[in-house]
Amino acid sequence: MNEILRIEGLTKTYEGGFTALGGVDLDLKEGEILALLGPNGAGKTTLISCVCGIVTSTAGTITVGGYDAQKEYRKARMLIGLVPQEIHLEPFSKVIDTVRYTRGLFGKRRDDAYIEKILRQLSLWEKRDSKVMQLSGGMKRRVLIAKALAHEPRVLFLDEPTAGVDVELRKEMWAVVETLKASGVSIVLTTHYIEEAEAMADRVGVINKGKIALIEEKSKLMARLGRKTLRIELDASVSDIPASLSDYNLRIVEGGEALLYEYEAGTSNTGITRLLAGLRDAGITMKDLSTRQSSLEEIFVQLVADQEETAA
Ligand SMILES: Nc1ncnc2c1ncn2[C@@H]1O[C@H](COP(=O)(O)OP(=O)(O)OP(=O)(O)O)[C@@H](O)[C@H]1O
Repeated sequence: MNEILRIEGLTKTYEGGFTALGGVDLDLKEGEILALLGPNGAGKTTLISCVCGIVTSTAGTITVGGYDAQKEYRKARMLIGLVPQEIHLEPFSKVIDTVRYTRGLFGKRRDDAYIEKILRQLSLWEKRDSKVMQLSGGMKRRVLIAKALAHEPRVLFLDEPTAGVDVELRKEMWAVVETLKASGVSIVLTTHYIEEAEAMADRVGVINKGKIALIEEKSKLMARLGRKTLRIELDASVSDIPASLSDYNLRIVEGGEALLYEYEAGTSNTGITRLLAGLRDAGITMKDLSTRQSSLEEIFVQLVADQEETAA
């Protein structure tokens, strides 16, 4: 897969001396969704602003579709769509006009068929003649996306697309992003919400204190760092764990009718075979077994904590 975006050694020190980005390397492959996950103040917005030319970087290079974002700013910027965090829209404009207008700003000739396509894609076509002020919050967010797509960019940046919106709207936004991906746009989205990264991303980058702590395919990340829990449903309930099984840190749950065993996923030695043999030897028989993968949330919390520890 080709890279549509490449960032190397990106550093931003704001006036006053605060370094918000300390040498970030990142790439985005054509057609993928990358979620940048990070706590408040990690540098996510600064990163997006550097790529879009809103903030001047202190050092490093950014290439979009092969164009240098500084030296060939206009060509690079043409390939980028930005959906900002805040909703800034002209309340009295009609939906279709505001989207057409943005296309014009990029110097693209009018293309009604294209505008219709994106408005349909974003379920806004029926609302095309409504004034922006008449729309719901979710629709306004979709208008922002339509505006960001108006000039046919190849990379879309979504800066916290669901910050402060309710669960239903968040799911609606996830569905929109899926549709966009299917249409071939590459997407970088920033989020605080781990479940958002989990639901949408192909790759997940964790940014903390201006540095990429980790970037990896979501499935690999979960397999590599994730822990799994084995749930053992018992034939007859137990009240104690036999001493012979004390090494496994088993937890008794559901009033003694089930046991939980946590193990490292992706390792060759999970201890499960030995544990099951040990249970049999202790005379404990089981009804059923199931496993559960720990969430990205647990992984993320662990990662940030590890980084704090290394820094201390
Ligand atoms: N113009 C500025 N001048 C000085 N410091 C700034 C400026 N803009 C941002 N910062 C600082 O840079 C750091 C990174 O900010 P940034 O907005 O990139 O973080 P973020 O990861 O997007 O956070 P959030 O999730 O809260 O939006 C913060 O400590 C912020 O205070």
